[in-house]
Amino acid sequence: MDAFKVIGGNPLRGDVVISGAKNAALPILMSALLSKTPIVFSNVPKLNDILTTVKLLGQLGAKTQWLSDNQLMIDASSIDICRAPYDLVKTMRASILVLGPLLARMGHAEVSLPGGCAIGARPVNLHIEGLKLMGADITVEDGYIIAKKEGRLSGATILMDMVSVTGTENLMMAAALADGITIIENAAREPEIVDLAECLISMGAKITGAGTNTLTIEGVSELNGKEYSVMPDRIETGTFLVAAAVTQGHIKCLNTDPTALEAVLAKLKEAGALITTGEDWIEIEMTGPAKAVNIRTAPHPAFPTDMQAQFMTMNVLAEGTATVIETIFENRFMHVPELQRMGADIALEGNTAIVKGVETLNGAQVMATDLRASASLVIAGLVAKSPTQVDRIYHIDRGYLCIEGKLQGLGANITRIKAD
Ligand SMILES: CC(=O)N[C@H]1[C@@H](OP(=O)(O)OP(=O)(O)OC[C@H]2O[C@@H](n3ccc(=O)[nH]c3=O)[C@H](O)[C@@H]2O)O[C@H](CO)[C@@H](O)[C@@H]1O
Ligand SMILES: C=C(OP(=O)(O)O)C(=O)O
Repeated sequence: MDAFKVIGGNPLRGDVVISGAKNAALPILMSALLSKTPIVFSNVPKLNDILTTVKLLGQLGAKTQWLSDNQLMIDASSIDICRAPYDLVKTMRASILVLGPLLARMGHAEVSLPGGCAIGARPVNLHIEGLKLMGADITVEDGYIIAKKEGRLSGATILMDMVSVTGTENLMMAAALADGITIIENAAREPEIVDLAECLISMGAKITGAGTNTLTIEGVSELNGKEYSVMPDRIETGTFLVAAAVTQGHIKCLNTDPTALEAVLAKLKEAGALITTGEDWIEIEMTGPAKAVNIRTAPHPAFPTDMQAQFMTMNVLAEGTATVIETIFENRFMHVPELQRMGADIALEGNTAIVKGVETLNGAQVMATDLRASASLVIAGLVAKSPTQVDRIYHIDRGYLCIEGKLQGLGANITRIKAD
């Protein structure tokens, strides 16, 4: 497996172009399964999770073609297979997002249960319960969710027990082709939900309330997409901003959307960063060590769990002591022991990390355990006093488009060590 070698000491400086959002592109590409016409998607980040999605859509009978590096055409007019196999689902949990569209379009879906992963158990009960309320007959057999419905799904009122991003997305896609009105209460409000809703609306869906906790979807009998451009990646943006802050650098993120990052920008300002924003750019300048900032992750618009690990690294080197509370996933502190090996002072108590700032970190050979944990270790490497090797970076390749190239462009000393 590939690894990164990072030699710290260079403050990041310059411009970086932000890619399309992985977590918006995944449901949006799956939504092509609902369309009887081919759709051209742009601003699609060609990273590993997207390549997995393309493979999965191909296995279901959709035709896919890259028109350029970030433009993908999907033609699902004649899909004929309803099974998402374990081999693909196990490499990408978001494969569960084919469940709603396949069931709505074909009346039948078989999707391997994704299983647990590094950051938590991550069950999909809310996806299943919601579809059952819409009239689906769902069983679990031999590790597969088997969902069937004769005729169209029926509109229903669904109160989600917990806020679930992909759960809301799956149900919204299914409801778009259902017979009648579906109301999803306690819906997720993440910007990626709004982007998916806008994509579905461009296909002819009738959806209101995206971005609030109540979604209303009036089902239509057919959807016909044409083109859609994916929103910028707010988590990639946040990751570069934190990397600039930790290295006491000065960078500008281009092709991004500051309105999707309010909680993150507020915390960076609290840490002492000078932030300026325009319609599609964010500039950050940091002229001294960060001040420690308390973090509590929660559903949007609160602080995103996908930025927790990166802020942990910032706090590790900050002036003062910070408390980092993770409320979304039960096991999202896997970066902590690795940061400790580099000299971090972190005490864990359940879902709370107490981080006492230290002046320097030492480089070490560390192991990337999940996507954002990997990013936090790369950031730590950018300031460590000796070289750092981050192993198992396939996680980072799942979710960041050429992170090393973008960091090199900002002056970082990072190289990929290719596996034999
Ligand atoms: C591809 C994608 O968009 N991934 C994001 C999505 O993941 P994902 O959509 O998988 O995360 P959820 O919002 O569903 O999970 C939130 C919490 O609800 C729980 N839960 C969820 C569904 C369910 O049926 N039952 C249940 O108990 C989960 O275990 C977790 O504790 O939102 C997370 C929370 O912002 C982000 O960290 C992920 O990057
Ligand atoms: C946890 C993440 O992704 P996924 O839901 O695909 O595992 C993430 O993007 O940080």
